[in-house]
Amino acid sequence: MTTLTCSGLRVSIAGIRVVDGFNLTLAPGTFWGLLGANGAGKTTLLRCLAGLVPAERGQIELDASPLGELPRRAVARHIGMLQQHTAYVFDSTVLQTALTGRHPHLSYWQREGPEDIAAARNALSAVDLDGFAERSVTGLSGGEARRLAFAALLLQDPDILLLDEPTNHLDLRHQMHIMRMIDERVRGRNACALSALHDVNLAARYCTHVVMLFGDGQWCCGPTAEMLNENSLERLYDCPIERLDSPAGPRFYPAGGA
Ligand SMILES: Nc1ncnc2c1ncn2[C@@H]1O[C@H](COP(=O)(O)OP(=O)(O)OP(=O)(O)O)[C@@H](O)[C@H]1O
Repeated sequence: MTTLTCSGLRVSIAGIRVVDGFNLTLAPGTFWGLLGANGAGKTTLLRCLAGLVPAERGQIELDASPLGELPRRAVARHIGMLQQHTAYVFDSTVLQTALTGRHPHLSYWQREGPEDIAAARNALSAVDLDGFAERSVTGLSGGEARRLAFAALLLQDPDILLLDEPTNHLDLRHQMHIMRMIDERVRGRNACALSALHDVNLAARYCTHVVMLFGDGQWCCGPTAEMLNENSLERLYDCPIERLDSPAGPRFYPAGGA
């Protein structure tokens, strides 16, 4: 069980302030949704928390250790990141690509063994890619490629998942499937997740907590039930929002007709 903590974080990109004075603890058992309009800085913040983009100010710690002082291999055993875009340009098989998730757990020049290959086949099955193992990644559809990237993340087996729009390219059934898998991992294995999402209702349904980025360095965060309401979402998206109460809880939609 690992905790990622940041305090007093200031992050900017290309002259745009993403967050200032940002404090967040990703504790085991929490599933955070990261919400904000296009260009608000969700990807940049996720990349900063993964140690891929420097912060201007503040600290990021993995347990009690400064993230920047840890070897990348050690970081990769704890933090896994699903990038926003899945583009496979080199011709490799689906199985070999999934196995890249095992790299942080192998020593230099060590090849994947039978256990890794069995785990990879299980991970492919878990994302509904049975029968794809020997296919080339270059011919995958957008949703198949997305599910393959998620399988590689499962194989990496991190306790902190930083997810950039994990449901991109997925049909409704696979959206639910992937969100349930993240939820099960968070609850069942005491992992934690921070996931950029454009579908507020996926956040309402699955996330225990929400971070909102307002695109000018301002942010707020807290339990989902307290954070999601018409006012906060109208401010976030600069768009009128209507709340509908379903048996499963409140859901939010753009108000009005066409
Ligand atoms: N390498 C870069 N060079 C110049 N500008 C950049 C770069 N990376 C990001 N930006 C800009 O920084 C801002 C934040 O980008 P970011 O991708 O973090 O936003 P986002 O919230 O993830 O957006 P989206 O919801 O559209 O994916 C955007 O205005 C983007 O154009």
